Amino acid sequence: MHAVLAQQSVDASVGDGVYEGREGDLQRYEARTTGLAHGKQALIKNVGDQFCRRVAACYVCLKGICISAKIDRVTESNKRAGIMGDVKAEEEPSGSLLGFPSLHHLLAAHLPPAALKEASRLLRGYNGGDLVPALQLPECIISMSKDFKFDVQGYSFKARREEMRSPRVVRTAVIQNKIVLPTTEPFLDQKRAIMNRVECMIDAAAKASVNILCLQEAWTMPFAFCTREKTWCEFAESAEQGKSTMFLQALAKKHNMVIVSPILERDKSHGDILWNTAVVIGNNGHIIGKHRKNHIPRVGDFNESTYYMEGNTGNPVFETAYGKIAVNICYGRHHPLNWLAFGLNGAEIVFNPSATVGDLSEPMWPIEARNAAIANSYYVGAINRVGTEVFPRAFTSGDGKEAHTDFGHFYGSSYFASPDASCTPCLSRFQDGLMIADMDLNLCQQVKDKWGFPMTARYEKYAHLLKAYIREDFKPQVIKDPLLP
Ligand SMILES: NC(=O)NCCC(=O)O
Repeated sequence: MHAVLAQQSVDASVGDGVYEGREGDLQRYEARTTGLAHGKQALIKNVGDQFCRRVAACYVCLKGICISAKIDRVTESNKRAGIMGDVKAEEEPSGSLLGFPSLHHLLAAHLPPAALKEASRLLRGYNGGDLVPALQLPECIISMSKDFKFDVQGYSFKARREEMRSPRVVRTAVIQNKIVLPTTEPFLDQKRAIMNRVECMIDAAAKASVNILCLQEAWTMPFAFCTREKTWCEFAESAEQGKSTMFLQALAKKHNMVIVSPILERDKSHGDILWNTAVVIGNNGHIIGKHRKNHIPRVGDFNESTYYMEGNTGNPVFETAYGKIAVNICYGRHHPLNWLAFGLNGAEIVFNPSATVGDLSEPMWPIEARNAAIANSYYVGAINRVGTEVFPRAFTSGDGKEAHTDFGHFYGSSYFASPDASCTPCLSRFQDGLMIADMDLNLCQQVKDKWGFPMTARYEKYAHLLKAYIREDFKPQVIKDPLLP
């Protein structure tokens, strides 16, 4: 095979030309022709999945000078499906779906065009009559994502142009990440390594001029709550004065970005107790407020109630420079009233920073955030951590499973959902990732006007029911078939 690389310059000085590749050299790909300037980057364009697989990890070497080569990730199949992200990998990375980073990528590669169109219409919905289009991300971000090995995708939710209001477009992002060091390394090193990694992805978000960004649940630490060992409490820190807050305050200020930081909080002024908390940092680096996780899982290995209490901060909405946001932390996504409460308080974007594993919740994942966005007429950013975290000592969770040392696979797959039932594809199931979305917040009101959910909600009826339900003498309203024995 002689693969033909259509050379498209990413930098004017790279020049044009067609570069022919040599078969069989997967690690180093030698361009036969000259013309690439020292240190410049070559873009290998639209050469199809097969070829991209073969050169995915290559370097273009020219006269002994190493030039980083990038694959144009918009393959024909991805382009048809309107999705960004990597093509199928050469081998099947652990955590991949048959080698693909997401179901969307798998379908894009396998379905014929007409079937893919219909599948995408239903799986992703339409925004303004079509799939949410991909954003043109700056070239430097694509190249950062290659260099630092994280998935990056961007999409743009539109709203109808209004006569009385200007569009309110906010660039929003979520980050999903693995832990960097093994859980056996010194805690400080583990935490520092994660912070460095996340800083790099926040820098990429800043290069894309992101306004609001949310990190994953308990992002500074391994998700060690499965173990029930108290040593992991050492990762807890003050929401106001902790290292991670100060670190993000500096970044928020530097990048003029609102940053939501979900951490394990130690409340020094109340007996050192722990909470699962999201700290909301304003774009000037100040703390706007915090929200503590309302619902704590008692399912599978999610032994989180061993560590912290149900939150006591209600369902606050934080009015930021860019819009009204709220945070529904992880397991709270199974509670429709929790979502509702953020909506009643006026949220326009609700983040759902999570940590959950494939065996437990993956079929729920694409539905829950999307449903919340639809039911409450706001945008949702659903974030899940990624990777498999192994702990030094085996644990059981009283569910009949053999003792084991890992939680299972955190399947990433972070995405955005919009009030009009459209959504983005997912980030990778096995790689760190940055998902960016432009969202016109005017869409929230437009969808309320169209569907009238708040208007037709009959809240007073449910308020009566709930009031009765929490009383000791509550009797369920059941009308029995008189013919039943
Ligand atoms: N972190 C957390 O609350 N996980 C619970 C599992 C789930 O909600 O899928």
